[in-house]
Amino acid sequence: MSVRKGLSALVGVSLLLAVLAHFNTSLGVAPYLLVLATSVLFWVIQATSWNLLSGYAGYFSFGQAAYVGVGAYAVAVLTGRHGVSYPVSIVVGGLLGALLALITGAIAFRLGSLRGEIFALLTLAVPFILAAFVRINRDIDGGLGTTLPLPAFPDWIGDFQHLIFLLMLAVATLAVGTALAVQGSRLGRGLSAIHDNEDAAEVLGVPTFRYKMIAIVLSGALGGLGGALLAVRNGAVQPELVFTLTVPLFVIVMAVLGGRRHWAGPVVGAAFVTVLQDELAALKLDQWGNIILGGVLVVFVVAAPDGLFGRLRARPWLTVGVFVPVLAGLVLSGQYTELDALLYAMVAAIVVAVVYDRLRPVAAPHRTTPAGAEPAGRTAPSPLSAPQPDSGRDLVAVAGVIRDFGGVRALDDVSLSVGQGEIVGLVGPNGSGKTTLVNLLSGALPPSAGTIAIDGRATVGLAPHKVAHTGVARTYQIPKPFASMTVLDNVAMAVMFGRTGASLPQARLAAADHLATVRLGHLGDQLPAALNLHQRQLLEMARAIAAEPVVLLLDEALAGLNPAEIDDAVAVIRRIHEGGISIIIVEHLLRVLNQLATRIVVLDRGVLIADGEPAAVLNDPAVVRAYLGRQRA
Ligand SMILES: Nc1ncnc2c1ncn2[C@@H]1O[C@H](COP(=O)(O)OP(=O)(O)OP(=O)(O)O)[C@@H](O)[C@H]1O
Repeated sequence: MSVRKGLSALVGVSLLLAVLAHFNTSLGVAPYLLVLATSVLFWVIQATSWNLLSGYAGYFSFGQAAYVGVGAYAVAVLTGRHGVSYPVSIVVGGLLGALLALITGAIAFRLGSLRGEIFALLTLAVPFILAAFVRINRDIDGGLGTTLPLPAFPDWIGDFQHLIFLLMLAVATLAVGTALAVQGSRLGRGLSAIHDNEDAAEVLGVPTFRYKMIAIVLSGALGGLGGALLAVRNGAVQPELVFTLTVPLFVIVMAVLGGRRHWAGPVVGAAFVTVLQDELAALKLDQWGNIILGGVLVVFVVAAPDGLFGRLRARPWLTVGVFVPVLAGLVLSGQYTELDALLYAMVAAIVVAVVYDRLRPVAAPHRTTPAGAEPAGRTAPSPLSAPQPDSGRDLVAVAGVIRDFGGVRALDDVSLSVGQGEIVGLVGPNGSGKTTLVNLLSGALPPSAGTIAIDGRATVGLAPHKVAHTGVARTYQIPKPFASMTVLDNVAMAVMFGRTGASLPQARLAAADHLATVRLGHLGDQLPAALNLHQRQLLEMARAIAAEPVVLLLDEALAGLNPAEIDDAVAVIRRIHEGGISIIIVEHLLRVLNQLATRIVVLDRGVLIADGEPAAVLNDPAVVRAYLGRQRA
């Protein structure tokens, strides 16, 4: 479904819900269902808000309560103490959530480059700090709680419960619509790449900092709006009710349970958990209710670690075929309330989908091309005659580069140039600075001193994704594929975020050509996990050339391969070179260098000790002493 169709359907469903809610009494729907639906919508907003950064980009946050609290206190203080209107206060709540997210993101992503558990800890600290600030600040709360005046609203809305339902529905629609639109956009693809491997995403051209900032600010704005409506619903705000750990714990459970990689996952999770919790509370089981809730969640998370939505979507007819008859049967029996019937029908559909999936795993992705064949209708680029080295045009110009790591000088006054059509072998003993030089050339690390230019453009100081756009691409010694994307989409990502930029459908077409160049055309529909090491390294190469570089950096791309695979990889590298791309190859195998290199550069303890024709360099006594002697020993 296209984004536009998805958004239209979402708005349609929301309007239908609004109409049903408006006529709930005439339709015989119990009033408590409206109250419960309002709660579900609040959690849909929060789980969806959390998922924009933490689910899509994989940055696990424990700070959702900060947005809820800021939004809630904005409305409470503005309406309760300053007489500001509700609409303005609610918007300010969203804006303050966005501002808080902006500051958190700037600190975490720009100043600290925080990831993983350190990022989670930072986000955990924010609501604690805000709660303490609110308690000691009498203008906001002072520890006594803050009450809100009753909002005025037009008569056609009905009562307060209908008002708050409509407001929650509007913001939930905005939140889910945002998540849906993001998922289908370049931003969504970029966040997904960040989730899978942020370093690889950045060097392929994904502006990771910008994308994370957009995601966190959207998350903050939606979380703040939801918090603002919570204050309106409750009529009062207390620090311990909004800046509470319960908020992040619930949203995490909901999003993980429902599924984090799809916009609908948090919706399914929020609906299921809220209804289940309400049902258990109604049974008055006291602490047993929480134990049962926890147990049920554990069972479902273990049974469907990728999220319930994925399971339900994989078997749509089975899901509907179980849900509808169970719901109808229970309601018609007259022995169950609508809520009981809804919950049991949901559980039945989920259990059947999960059990069915475990008994009959989802079929392997459909192959679009027969194994071993290249994609239909397209042929591998015809081998061109190898471009002749052209010393007149420097594609890489490194001058006086120094790189220090604390007290270690990894590169010491290195100068090097690479012309069009060259394949330069970069060799040296372990720890001589080869990978550091590759990292400097790709922009992953800045030099401590010196200049670097790619195709005539100075790259020092540029973010790695901007360095990629000057025309340099790299592979990693240990391949870093995007695990959640097919082989074809891994390569398409590089086209989308490369120098030319392209829509996903266009990028997929170009990606098929690049896969053909590295002889992986028949594996386009597979996930990277299905590939062996050799194929993964070929995938790295396909992804790198898909960025349309002028120079390709191959960092030990043949490590760990058997002799036959090495020969195959050498043929692929030749093919890439014949396509007009200059290459710098870090390699220990002299056999490979003899076959490929037009020139060899030798590093020893960070110093460039030789640079010239392979035969001359490999017989240079200084090189033999520093490197080859040790190799031959
Ligand atoms: N991130 C880092 N922090 C600290 N020291 C580093 C870092 N990266 C590299 N070094 C140091 O810089 C020196 C050069 O390392 P580098 O990995 O570039 O060498 P190499 O020639 O690629 O080695 P190998 O062949 O083993 O991969 C080594 O002394 C290494 O310990």
